[in-house]
Amino acid sequence: MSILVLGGAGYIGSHTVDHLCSMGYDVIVADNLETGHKVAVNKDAKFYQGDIRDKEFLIKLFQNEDITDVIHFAAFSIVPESMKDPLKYFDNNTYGMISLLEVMKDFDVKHIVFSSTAATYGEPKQIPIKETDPTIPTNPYGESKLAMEKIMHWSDVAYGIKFVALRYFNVAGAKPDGTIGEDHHPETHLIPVVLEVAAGQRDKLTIFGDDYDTEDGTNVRDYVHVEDLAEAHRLAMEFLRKGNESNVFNLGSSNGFSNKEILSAAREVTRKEIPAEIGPRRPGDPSTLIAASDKARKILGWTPKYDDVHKMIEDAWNFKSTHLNGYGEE
Ligand SMILES: NC(=O)c1ccc[n+]([C@@H]2O[C@H](COP(=O)([O-])OP(=O)(O)OC[C@H]3O[C@@H](n4cnc5c(N)ncnc54)[C@H](O)[C@@H]3O)[C@@H](O)[C@H]2O)c1
Ligand SMILES: O=c1ccn([C@@H]2O[C@H](COP(=O)(O)OP(=O)(O)O[C@H]3O[C@H](CO)[C@@H](O)[C@H](O)[C@H]3O)[C@@H](O)[C@H]2O)c(=O)[nH]1
Repeated sequence: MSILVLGGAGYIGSHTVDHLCSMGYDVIVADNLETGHKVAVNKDAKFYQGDIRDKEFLIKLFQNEDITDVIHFAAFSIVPESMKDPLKYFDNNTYGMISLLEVMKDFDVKHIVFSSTAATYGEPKQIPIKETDPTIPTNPYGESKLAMEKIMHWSDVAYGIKFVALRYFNVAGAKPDGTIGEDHHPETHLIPVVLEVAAGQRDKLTIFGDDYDTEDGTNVRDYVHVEDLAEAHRLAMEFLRKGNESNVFNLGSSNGFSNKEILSAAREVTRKEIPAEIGPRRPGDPSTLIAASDKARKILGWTPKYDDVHKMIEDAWNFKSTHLNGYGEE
């Protein structure tokens, strides 16, 4: 009974693998290392390097190992990149899902926990956003993930492959002991970019737009700690192992922070000046994304431990200040 974690060398995947190993689960990781780091993978997990679009690779993996559950992180996830190169996203994300489900079907593997996203909603009609709200993505990344959810739905109907889609909001933080964290090249996410400025690796932060219909004019996002997210994946996997039906859950803290608020929280945590300027809007950005996450709390029994954005920034800063150039593999 092994759990296969696809994309387990990435930011969220490595924290989830670490959590699963600490809970005594048998974990297999597969990752093509395009944006991930082998050193971030807990040593108790078995590692395979390969691409999920390579069916021969997947078939060998499912032949070699006794896989009962899949947790699927392996995808591209940068909103502005998807606006410039949508086909890259439909190929890796959406085609990757088809390749994976074909092999799961052939090997009779019936459980998949999937990294979905708040980007499936697009510009919300109401805040906080509920799982039943309309899904009209404003960028190809969100569209690729919504298509993946639909492909899983029909694979459940036809082949009985049960799924949990976890629509996460903005993920932040690092393992509090500072051993693993976020390391992307280049960084595009707000908190790691702000921390690169704090560390003197960038001159300034550019805030993308201050003319949105929000209190201070900058976008509002709901931040969730990566350690809480790791726990949610374990709970979702256990939910499927108990024989439950497929389901979709938001994962967020249900608190919104504007980009300006994140900047000032980072100034407090790091005690650095962090120069910033206002730039033009970034295409594809919805104005405000805040989760209603009571469904995950009620049905999965998820109880996030870290809903304070200062704690998320503090943990991210702890990793950053001890890994100035990330894991240093490149
Ligand atoms: N970071 C966020 O705020 C956020 C929010 C919502 C959803 N998500 C989703 O969570 C997942 C993980 O995000 P992350 O921030 O950890 O990203 P990441 O880039 O750090 O991790 C993705 C991992 O998947 C691997 N990978 C990508 N394509 C692959 C392929 N075809 N075959 C094998 N391995 C492949 C990469 O090498 C990397 O290790 C993604 O699916 C993303 O869409 C992230
Ligand atoms: O240098 C920067 C970087 C970001 N931002 C802003 O910060 C906010 C957050 O941006 P970012 O950290 O890039 O995250 P999102 O674009 O909100 O997307 C993240 O959060 C989504 C869920 O809400 C996930 O689906 C995506 O995978 C993940 O990248 C947005 O308003 C950006 O415009 C800036 O102003 N300056």
